[in-house]
Amino acid sequence: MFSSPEIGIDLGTANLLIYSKNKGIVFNEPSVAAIDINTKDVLAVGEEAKRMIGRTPKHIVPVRPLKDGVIADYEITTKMLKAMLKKVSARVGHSLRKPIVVICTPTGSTSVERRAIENAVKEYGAKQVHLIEEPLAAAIGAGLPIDEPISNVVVDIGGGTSEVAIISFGGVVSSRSVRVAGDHMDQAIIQTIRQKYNILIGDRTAELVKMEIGHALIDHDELTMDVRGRDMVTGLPKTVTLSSYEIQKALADKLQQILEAIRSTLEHCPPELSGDIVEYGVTLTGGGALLKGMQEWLSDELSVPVHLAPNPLESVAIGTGKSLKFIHKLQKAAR
Ligand SMILES: Nc1ncnc2c1ncn2[C@@H]1O[C@H](COP(=O)(O)OP(=O)(O)OP(=O)(O)O)[C@@H](O)[C@H]1O
Repeated sequence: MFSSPEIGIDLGTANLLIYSKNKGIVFNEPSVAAIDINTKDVLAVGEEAKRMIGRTPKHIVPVRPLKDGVIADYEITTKMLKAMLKKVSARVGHSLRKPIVVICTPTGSTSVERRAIENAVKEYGAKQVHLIEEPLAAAIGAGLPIDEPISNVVVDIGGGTSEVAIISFGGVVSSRSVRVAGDHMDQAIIQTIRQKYNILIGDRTAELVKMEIGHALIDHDELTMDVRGRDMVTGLPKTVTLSSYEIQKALADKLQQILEAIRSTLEHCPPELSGDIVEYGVTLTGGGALLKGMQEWLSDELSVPVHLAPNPLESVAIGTGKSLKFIHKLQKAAR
C-alpha cells in the first residue's frame, strides 16, 4: 500500500531545510529564488540563486521571499518551495508527492502569517500539514528532554528572528520572539562601514565579515579582514581592512536586544522552574549562535550555563522531522 512520505520543513528566513523521516536532512540551501521579472518564472533556487545576488542582468532578480521569519512574498515563497521540493524528489530518488508535513512557525507570528505558511505547503499538494512552534522544534532537534517537568530553555537565533522559549512537560511555558537576528547584524555592519569609511558593501560581504571576524565579546584576540566595496565619493572599488573590534561595536546594539528578549523571558518564568535554569542553563540553536564569543558572552551576562546545540543550523529541521512521531500530542499540549 502507498504510504505518504513524511517530511519536516524549516522554512527559515535565511535557509530552508527539509528533513525526511527515513533519510534525515535531505535539503539545506538558502531561502532565495531567482525570478525573471518579465515572466515571473523561477529560474533558480537555493545555492544557485544566492550566488546570483548582485550579479544578474536587470530582468533577473534574486529574491528572499521571507523576511523577519514570515512570508513577505506569498507567490514567490510557494514557487520557491515547490521548486525545492522537486529538487529534493530528484535527489532522493523517490517522489515527495502528497507528503505529510510538519513545518515550523515563529512564536510571534499572527494567525494570518501561520495560515500563509500552511497554505504554501498545501499548494504543493501536501496530504496533511501540521504546524509546530519554532523554539519547540529547536528544543527537540537539540535533544532537550522537553517531556520532563523541568525547564528547558532554548534560544534560537536565526536570520530574521530570535526566539526564546521555556519548555516543560512537552509545552511552551513562556516565550518571546524578536525580529532581531543575523540579517539585522549584517545590516548593522553595512551601516557602520558606510558611515566610517564611505564605502558601500553588499549583503553577502557583510554576512562574510560577520562570520569571519564578528565577535560578541569586547575582550578577544583581534582578527582582521580585507573587504572590497564601492567608494561612495569616487564610485570606484576600494579595499579596507576591518578589525573585529569595530565589528563587535557594530553588533553590540543588536546583541543587546537579543539579550533583553532572553532576560525578559527568564523573568516571566514560574518560580518553580526558575531554579532549574541555574542548573540546566540555556541551549543555543540557529546560525546566529555560531557568532564567535556568543556562548561565553551570554553566559557572563545571564550568569547561567549556556550550551551550544550539537548542530545549531539544523536543530529546527531535525526537530520538525522528529516531531512527526508525536505531533498530535504536541498540538494537544499547545491548546
Ligand atoms: N559562523 C557564523 N557566525 C555568525 N552568524 C552565522 C554563522 N553561520 C551562520 N550565521 C548566520 O545565521 C543566520 C541563519 O541562521 P538559520 O539558518 O538558523 O536561520 P533561519 O532559520 O533561516 O532564520 P529564521 O529562524 O529567522 O527564519 C544567518 O544570518 C547567518 O549569517
